[in-house]
Amino acid sequence: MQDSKDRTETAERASVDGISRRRLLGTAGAVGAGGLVLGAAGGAAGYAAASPDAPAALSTVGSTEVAWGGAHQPGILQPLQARGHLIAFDLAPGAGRKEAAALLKRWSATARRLMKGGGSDAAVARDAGPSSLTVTFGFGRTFFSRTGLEKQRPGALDPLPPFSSDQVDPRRSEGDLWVQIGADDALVAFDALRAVQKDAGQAAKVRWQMNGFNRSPGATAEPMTARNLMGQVDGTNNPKPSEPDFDRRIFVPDSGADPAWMAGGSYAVVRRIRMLLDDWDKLALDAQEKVIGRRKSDGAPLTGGTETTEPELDKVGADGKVVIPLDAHARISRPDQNGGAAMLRRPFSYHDGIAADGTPDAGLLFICWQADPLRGFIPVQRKLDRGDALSAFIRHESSGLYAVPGGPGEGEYVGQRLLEG
Ligand SMILES: C=CC1=C(C)c2cc3[nH]c(cc4nc(cc5[nH]c(cc1n2)c(C)c5CCC(=O)O)C(CCC(=O)O)=C4C)c(C)c3C=C
Ligand SMILES: [Fe+2]
Repeated sequence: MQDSKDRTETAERASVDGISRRRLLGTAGAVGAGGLVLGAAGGAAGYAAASPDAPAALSTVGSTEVAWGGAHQPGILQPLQARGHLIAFDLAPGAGRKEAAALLKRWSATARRLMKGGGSDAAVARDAGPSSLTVTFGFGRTFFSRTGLEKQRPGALDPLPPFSSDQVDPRRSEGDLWVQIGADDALVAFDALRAVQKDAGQAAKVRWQMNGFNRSPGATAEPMTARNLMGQVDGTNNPKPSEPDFDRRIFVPDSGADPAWMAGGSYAVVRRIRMLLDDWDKLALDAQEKVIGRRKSDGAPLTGGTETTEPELDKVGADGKVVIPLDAHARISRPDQNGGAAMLRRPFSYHDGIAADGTPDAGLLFICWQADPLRGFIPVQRKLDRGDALSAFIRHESSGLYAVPGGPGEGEYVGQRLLEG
């Protein structure tokens, strides 16, 4: 979520670029830096759509195009999209570096083409605009031994430590290659998923696949930070691109990157986190709010103010206890409680029907981005694993860690500097 200064800056940028202001302020966990969103012909129409005689706002949703290439891959800095697909592949037996390079070339060409709109030859998305489609590619730890590229494997891909509360299914975890697809239209997202899978051909086999969603742009009259399936405002205290240390926290620096091919890249930690929603729903509102340390209605800290007000961590209530409990999720996950560790959270919710026990198979496809998991996810999850009030209501069911290289240069494919370096 943006603070008021960020909101003003974003709104100014929006009017310059002709992008719907609602769109930019709406679902953003983080708003892309200038130039990342290429244009939205229907921006003005989208803004006007609140009045009854205005054209439909959906033209704005369809016409927003995200740039391919640049310093970072798409799908990290853009606002959350309404639909998401995650898919992991293992290279086929006998496929090595050559086949992997050819696959990344195919995938890059497909992503570049589909992100412009119009869809693949399958015609599923033929009438649709780009719809904010992003396709993001990453390499898992096992990719490097399969391709003889061990010397190029980043130390940051060392396995995540085991956490005591993990109930991780290895068949739905890790993988040689990982692709994240996001779009504001379900058919556009599905079309891209199918195209990515077809491109894999004989070179790689699907290891696991998951589907997610977020609120649709334009769905609320007062857009605010996204909500998750527990009903909480989620994403408020994400690092913001306007902060001076944002790039250092989220992206591998251009100079001195180790390994060099990861310059401008980022590491994605992906956790499928089941929410025990029946248990959660039994909790009274004030108890739910104490679990997080923020109000459910508007995401403001329990010590008062608005969503963007700094929590008063030492404030004591009439009962003599700190107002924000010591085990509140939003207290113990803060950078200042974890040696400065920070990450950019950019999740999708998921719902895969009702489990055999009658409870919803639903939760969060938690995706967080950082320059180094040792200064991001790992220390924070260690802390949460030991004493997060939220732990009783969630279950980490799968896990992945991927090296996501920087955006491809002109004429380059994603990962070229690794595969041809
Ligand atoms: C290891 C990292 C984290 C996991 C796993 C995680 C799971 C998780 N979180 C929520 C809901 C909320 N989280 C919020 C804040 C927050 N969470 C993390 C990290 C993890 N969360 C961080 C770093 C922060 C920001 C802390 C800060 O700097 O203030 C919030 C509060 C609003 C916000 O800032 O986003 C909510 C709500 C769920 C439901 C969940 C697993 C399903
Ligand atoms: Fe959280």
